[in-house]
Amino acid sequence: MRYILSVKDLYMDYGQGNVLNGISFDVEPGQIVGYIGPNGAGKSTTIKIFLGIIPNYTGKVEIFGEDIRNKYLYKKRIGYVPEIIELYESLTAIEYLNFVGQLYGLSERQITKRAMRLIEMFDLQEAINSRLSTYSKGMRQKLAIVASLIHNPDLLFFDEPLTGLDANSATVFKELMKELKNEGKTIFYSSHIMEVVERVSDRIILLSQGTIVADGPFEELAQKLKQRNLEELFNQLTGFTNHQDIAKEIVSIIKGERDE
Ligand SMILES: Nc1ncnc2c1ncn2[C@@H]1O[C@H](COP(=O)(O)OP(=O)(O)OP(=O)(O)O)[C@@H](O)[C@H]1O
Repeated sequence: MRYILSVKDLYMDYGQGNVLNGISFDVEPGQIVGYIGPNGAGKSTTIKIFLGIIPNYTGKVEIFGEDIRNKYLYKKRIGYVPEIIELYESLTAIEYLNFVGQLYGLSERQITKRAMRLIEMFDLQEAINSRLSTYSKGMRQKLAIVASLIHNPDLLFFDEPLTGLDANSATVFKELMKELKNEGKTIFYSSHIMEVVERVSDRIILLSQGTIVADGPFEELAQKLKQRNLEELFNQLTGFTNHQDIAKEIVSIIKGERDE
């Protein structure tokens, strides 16, 4: 198997026109791919198709060398941190991880050992028996990260994984991505935090209005487009140049200069 993830002519329409307009790319094992694009570009939709949550797409997606349509087993080898985390509010953290671990086919002993240690690593040990309804945003995020990793997956999909994490935890998470990559894991990472994407990704895929407008290592894209950082590159490729005018206009509105 040359590619761990292979996407060919992927289209998605929720009923109001194409959200994905025929995207194609292949990912080799052991890469960190930064998947970026403006709000509404179609990033989460793409990831949900990969996870088998959205079935009514057209095109072909292969994961671990197999077409994912109507397949389930591949899901045991992937981990996912969603953009919006919905946990089972009435469960405690340990109950939740037991539930997730069982879905992945781990033994009770494996789950308990891994869950306890992972929870400590993310400094959640004091809340291990608290119901998830009492968890803060950052605590939920940490638990979602633990749940995505507990079964030692080969392919990880992270959709805004740093949301709500404090600076220390974010640093741990960035290091963790490097370690996972060293272990040969593949990471498909969607985020709006350009500095982090630029730093951690081996390759950037930029999606705009459901179409891939750039695909390659950051250095290569930056050289080609004569930009110094990913934020500028993003602005250029998405045709966004009026940020100063917008900021000035906002200030002008709140000062009442547009009240008339
Ligand atoms: N369940 C749905 N039903 C109808 N339209 C949807 C649904 N989910 C997403 N969309 C639409 O599809 C488009 C792409 O949404 P998507 O969430 O994939 O974008 P995104 O790139 O992840 O955006 P963001 O950066 O804001 O998270 C948007 O126009 C959105 O309104």
